[in-house]
This record gives sequence, structure tokens and C-alpha cells, in this order.
Amino acid sequence: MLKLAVPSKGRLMEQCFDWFSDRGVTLSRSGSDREYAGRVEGADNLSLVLLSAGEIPRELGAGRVDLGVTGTDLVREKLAGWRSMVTEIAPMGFGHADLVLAVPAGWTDCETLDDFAAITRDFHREHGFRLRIATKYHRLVRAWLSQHEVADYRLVDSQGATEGTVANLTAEAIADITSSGETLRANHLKILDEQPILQSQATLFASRLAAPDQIAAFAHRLGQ
Ligand SMILES: Nc1ncnc2c1ncn2[C@@H]1O[C@H](COP(=O)(O)OP(=O)(O)OP(=O)(O)O)[C@@H](O)[C@H]1O
Ligand SMILES: O=P(O)(O)OC[C@H]1O[C@H](OP(=O)(O)OP(=O)(O)O)[C@H](O)[C@@H]1O
Repeated sequence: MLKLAVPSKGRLMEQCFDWFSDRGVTLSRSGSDREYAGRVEGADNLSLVLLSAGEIPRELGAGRVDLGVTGTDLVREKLAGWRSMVTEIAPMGFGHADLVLAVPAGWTDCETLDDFAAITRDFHREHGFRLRIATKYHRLVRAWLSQHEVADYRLVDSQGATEGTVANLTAEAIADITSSGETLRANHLKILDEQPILQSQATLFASRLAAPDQIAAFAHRLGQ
């Protein structure tokens, strides 16, 4: 029996159900809207669990689920050494979002990462503390900034409504997921003129602890 975890709510869950349905596997929530149990039709030996998208990487890493759908951003952020813990079976073509660094739109002298690096150094000198970047993507942001030799900053944890932290004076910049850009614009923030830190989409992953022959047979069944 293979255990599949999918996001428990919202657009990601709906689009995930549609993706499997297009491949002949019908997934649905069983019971009431509030019950996180699932039903599978069209695939033998497959059971369904509904989990928070953010917790699916950990469950895959521990081998408590064999297959899981979540964003590539969450797998890369939450699983150090993710390549040794999961394999990507299929990018699913939805849940596209970019992880970006954004600064106040009024910072006219800050267009590139080099400008940002200079501003962080000036900020530290002038204020006696490091410029704060609010994010929940600690690992990815640290790695990217270090790769670009930006060191004079401090991360502050923000698990939601991250774009509001600048107006609330708890951070000077943010790093978060964006798709339409509306949340950034509404909060008077702009993206630096750089490639995104990461381009993410919903992806079907398999745990490396799952039985490889069963995973291969299921991937084949889905046409992957
Ligand atoms: N505006 C967006 N457009 C497209 N994808 C998004 C958007 N916001 C978040 N995502 C993606 O959706 C996935 C789940 O995001 P998030 O961690 O915010 O989950 P959530 O909906 O808050 O669920 P939970 O709190 O149950 O974990 C992530 O992979 C993320 O990249
Ligand atoms: O570029 P946009 O289309 O405006 O989308 C970006 C927003 O979507 C996500 O938030 P979500 O609604 O998941 O809430 P969150 O604040 O809890 O992360 C993300 O964290 C951004 O805030």
C-alpha cells in the first residue's frame, strides 16, 4: 500500500485533485468539509491523507508518507539535503510562485542586489544594528544572500502577512513568495532587478524511503 499526502485545503488541494483526475485517479475528501480524511478511486494500493502543505516535506523525509504533493519551495526550505530524501516524480503545472527579495518602493537608489548590499552596510553603520529581512524561508534566503556575498543583515521570522512587516516597522525588507505581485504592490514594496531566489511550483514527490518498484509502477500508471 502506498500512502499519498496532498494539501488539505484551498486552491492547491483542488488543483491537485484535478491533476490526478485527469490521469484517471479520483481523489476526494471523505466525510465533512472539516474532516481531513481522503478517499481514492481508480488506483489499487493507494491511500490518501490530507496534510498542511508545509508539513508534507517532513513527512516525506521521515518516510511516513510514500508520495506527497507540495511546493518545491517548501521541500527545499524544510529539508536540508532534500535530494537524498525525496525524488521529483512530476512538476504539476500549478502553484507557480517566485521567492523574491523586496524592499520599500520608495528606495529609489536600490534596484539591484549590489545596491542592496551597499544599503545594508550603510544601515548597520548608521543605526548600530543590522537591516532586518522578514521571511519564513530562512534556509533559502541565507544561502542565496551568502552566494551573492551579502552578509550585513539579520533575518526576522515571519510566518504570514510578511509584506506587512515593513509598514509595521519590524523589518526593512522582506523575502516571500509572489505570483501576481498584488500583495507586494499593495504594501508599497518592489522586487530587486534580479532573478528570483527560487521559482516554485506544485510537484509530486516520492520519499526515498518508499519501495522503489511500487513508486515506479505508480509513476508509470500516471504516465510519468
Ligand atoms: N499566491 C500564491 N500563488 C501561488 N502559489 C502560492 C501562493 N502563495 C503560496 N503559494 C504556494 O503554495 C504552497 C503552500 O503555501 P503555504 O505554506 O502558504 O501554505 P498554506 O496555504 O498557508 O497552508 P498551510 O498553512 O496548511 O501549510 C507553497 O508551495 C507556496 O509556494
Ligand atoms: O503575489 P500575490 O498573488 O499577491 O501572492 C502573494 C501572497 O500569497 C501568499 O500569501 P497567502 O495568501 O498564502 O498568505 P500568507 O500571508 O499566510 O502566506 C504569499 O505569502 C504572499 O503574501
